[in-house]
Amino acid sequence: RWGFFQIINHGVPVHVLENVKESTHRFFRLPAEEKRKYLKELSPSNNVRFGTSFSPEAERALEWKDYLSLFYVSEDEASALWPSVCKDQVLDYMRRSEIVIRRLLDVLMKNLKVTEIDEKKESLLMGSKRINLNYYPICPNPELTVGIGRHSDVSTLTALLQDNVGGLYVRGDDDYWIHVPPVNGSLVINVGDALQIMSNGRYKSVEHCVMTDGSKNRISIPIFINPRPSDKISPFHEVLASGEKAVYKEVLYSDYVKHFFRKAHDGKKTIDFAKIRI
Ligand SMILES: COc1cc(/C=C/C(=O)SCCNC(=O)CCNC(=O)[C@H](O)C(C)(C)COP(=O)(O)OP(=O)(O)OC[C@H]2O[C@@H](n3cnc4c(N)ncnc43)[C@H](O)[C@@H]2OP(=O)(O)O)ccc1O
Ligand SMILES: O=C(O)CCC(=O)C(=O)O
Ligand SMILES: [Fe+2]
Repeated sequence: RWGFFQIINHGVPVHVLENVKESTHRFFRLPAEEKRKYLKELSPSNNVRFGTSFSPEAERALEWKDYLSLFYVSEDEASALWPSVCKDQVLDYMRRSEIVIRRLLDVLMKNLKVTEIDEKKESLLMGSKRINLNYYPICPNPELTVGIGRHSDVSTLTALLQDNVGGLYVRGDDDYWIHVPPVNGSLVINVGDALQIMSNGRYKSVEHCVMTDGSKNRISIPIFINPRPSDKISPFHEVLASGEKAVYKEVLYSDYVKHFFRKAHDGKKTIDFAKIRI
């Protein structure tokens, strides 16, 4: 109901999860001058980006987070350009998690009466992938800031691996926030905005945020499963077949993502971009 769930029997071996977490720490332990090489202005590729906060130019206060964001184009591109301290472990984790994502999407689509995931639907649902390595350093004044502000992901689905520190909250009903406790070996699955749009609101993207911690560094590793940037997304015709009115219009996915990055995190307001105004 709240657009998220936590799964343990996902089939990704525990050593794969441990390896990707360890390699995330390895990346963030690199000297600052090594990490700087992947800043937007210096990075060898637009698909590899090291940064801080969310949209620093648009935010009034920065979020307490650094990240490495890796857009997957191909194994060859990743092998050549992703940081060598983590690329093998990250790629292994992405490959192994693909099976569970596909199974989840099959089930979610059957429930929408989408019986066949043909090539076009496959692109719309899972045509592109991005993985972020998030690092939340110890915060001396946790009550003054957040790790990540309230937002929903712009993905179809997000598979999130977190360490054992805790701090992720999802929004339930009536402004009630639920802590998502770290469970060893589990993955948190978030419904994202793209799935909310394509399901015409039957699946709702989950609003979530991250609190900072005063005594421990925290890492998390979301894999964002998305449409392709060039895909036009809108409610599936199977969902509208019974005469249901479309709540969302057609939007170019890359326009939607650019809109998301243009401003600071602001709860679920991003999705208004795709709403049909009456
Ligand atoms: C950082 O904290 C975050 C991040 C997130 C992220 C969630 C997701 O990424 S979900 C999946 C997103 N979907 C895709 O990645 C689809 C494929 N990508 C694209 O379509 C394009 O790469 C693009 C995202 C639309 C960017 O297109 P392009 O025309 O090349 O324009 P740019 O100049 O590169 O970017 C525009 C603007 O957005 C900022 N930005 C782009 N990518 C990222 C990124 N990965 N992380 C942070 N910011 C990004 C970029 O800086 C530009 O802003 P300027 O001010 O510099 O103009 C969830 C939660 C978080 O806390
Ligand atoms: O750190 C977390 O648990 C959540 C991260 C997140 O929401 C994101 O990167 O979009
Ligand atoms: Fe998120």
